Amino acid sequence: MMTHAFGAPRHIVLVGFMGTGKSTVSRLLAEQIGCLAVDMDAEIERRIGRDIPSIFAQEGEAFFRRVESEVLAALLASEDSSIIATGGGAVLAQSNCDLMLKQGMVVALTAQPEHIIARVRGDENRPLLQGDVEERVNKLLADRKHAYAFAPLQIDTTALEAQAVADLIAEQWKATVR
Ligand SMILES: Nc1ncnc2c1ncn2[C@@H]1O[C@H](COP(=O)(O)OP(=O)(O)O)[C@@H](O)[C@H]1O
Ligand SMILES: O=C(O)C1=C[C@@H](OP(=O)(O)O)[C@@H](O)[C@H](O)C1
Ligand SMILES: [Mg+2]
Repeated sequence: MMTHAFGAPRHIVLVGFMGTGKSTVSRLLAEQIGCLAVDMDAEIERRIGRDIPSIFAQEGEAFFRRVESEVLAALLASEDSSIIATGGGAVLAQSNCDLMLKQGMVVALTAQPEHIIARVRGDENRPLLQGDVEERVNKLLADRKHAYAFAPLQIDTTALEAQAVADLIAEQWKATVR
């Protein structure tokens, strides 16, 4: 179990563009550290009772963003420590970033665009990447150029296995909560 020094962050929050490995790494980290991994997209799907593409198609992105912010606030307010895999757009609201920094150790995962494209190609669960995936990724990466820079810890996952990424974060976490 995780123990906490006074004032130490309660949660680990993973941010980053789609395909940087947030969901995958959160599960590996949870095993390693011995606490719960929560994937915000899965939590949103559970709450609304529909999958992410249906929520985008039927309710629109603005609705999804509202639920996303509510879910984030609820998770961060929990007394139980968790590893929170955010969705790539959760950082688009400044208030979300402020909350993450207040309640968690925020880690941004990055990867070279070609690697992101290879990792997400053919995945139908990301509504913002349907169509020409290369064009969509490059456009959104440009729009979000500075969106992940607020995280104090940045890890380039381009040449790292997901397990190696989890190892790096676990090491940092142990040093933080000691
Ligand atoms: N470090 C990594 N190296 C190579 N592939 C990875 C890595 N991390 C994740 N992946 C793969 O990339 C895809 C997207 O990973 P995912 O965890 O869903 O990313 P995110 O939650 O950031 O969108 C998955 O197929 C996953 O297995
Ligand atoms: O970047 C985004 O705006 C989104 C990222 C997705 O999560 P992943 O980053 O886990 O793919 C998911 O929340 C939704 O499709 C929107
Ligand atoms: Mg994910």
